[in-house]
Amino acid sequence: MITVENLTKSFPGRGGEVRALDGVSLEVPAGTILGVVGTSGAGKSTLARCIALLEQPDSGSIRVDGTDLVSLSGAALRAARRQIGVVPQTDSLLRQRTAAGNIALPLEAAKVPGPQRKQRVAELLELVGLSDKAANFPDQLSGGQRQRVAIARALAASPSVLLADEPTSALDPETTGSVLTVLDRVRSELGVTVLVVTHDMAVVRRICDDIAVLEQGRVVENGKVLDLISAPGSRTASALLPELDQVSQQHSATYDRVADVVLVGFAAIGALLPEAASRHGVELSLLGGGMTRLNDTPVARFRIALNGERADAALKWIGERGAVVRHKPTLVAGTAA
Ligand SMILES: Nc1ncnc2c1ncn2[C@@H]1O[C@H](COP(=O)(O)OP(=O)(O)OP(=O)(O)O)[C@@H](O)[C@H]1O
Repeated sequence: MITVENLTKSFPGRGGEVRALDGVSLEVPAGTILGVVGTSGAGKSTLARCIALLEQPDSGSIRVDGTDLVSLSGAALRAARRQIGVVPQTDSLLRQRTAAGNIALPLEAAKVPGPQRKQRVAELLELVGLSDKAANFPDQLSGGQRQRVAIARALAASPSVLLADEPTSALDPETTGSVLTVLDRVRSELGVTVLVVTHDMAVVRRICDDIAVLEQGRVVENGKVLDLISAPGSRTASALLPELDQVSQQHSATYDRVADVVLVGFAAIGALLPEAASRHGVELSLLGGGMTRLNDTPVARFRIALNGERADAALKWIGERGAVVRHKPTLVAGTAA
């Protein structure tokens, strides 16, 4: 579990002080993947660097499994650092060392005996799906494979936390997929808490349980992705759910009721909406939206229109089955928004 409280960090800038982190607080539950997103300069990397103890914050606290990292020094600080694996933003493998040799580096530094080291390197290569590339040098590996070696190296000392800063930014969609699969395994098979800095919402969509949205050094949204998609006005919802905006602008019909519904899990793939219509004897039309998957959970957002006396009862019934139903003003020809 990572708990960040009221973290601030400023840098001297040309036009005065730049407040990179301005009172950041967030929690990353143990064994989850948090996506830290936000526009360029929002403070994402600074946050990751502070948690990785590569940057000293000006104030605030960072606790990993209960230990406050900011107050540590000497041997205690070195021990805490071993709890945090870091996948650097830039390609950081040593060119003259093989994949196995790169992964072994932190184990050599920790003076792990040879046989144990070999065994651990083999396990890590297996975890990242590169057992057959152990003897390859970085130049003989693809970008995605190099990144997976960097992840294995960051995990060598069995940290409880893994930080990855833009781990897929230089990769094409296919190799991105292989790196994300590895991060997912790191969380699910090793129980490691993972913090991924990314500007790519597809990363959040694929693997993140939680999200923190940063803007100008502040957290403007933080929580479980599957909770936030149902929250009104949520940035996470607008970035991850199927679009509704183009819907019904020129829709000429009028309806008794119009509502946006968000369905998570089984409800998204089941026959909930048609069943609501037939049970209540209403006519139900889909005006827009669609289905998607978030971290393997099916999720749908639809704008629906209902005609019939029992339209309200049908919407209530849908809501009682776990859908989030938000009523819209009834559409009138040409005025829908
Ligand atoms: N070492 C530094 N010295 C001076 N200013 C810095 C330093 N590191 C970060 N900053 C400034 O702090 C602010 C936040 O930077 P940071 O790199 O954390 O943002 P980011 O969200 O990771 O951006 P990007 O997506 O572009 O990497 C920016 O204005 C940046 O210029």
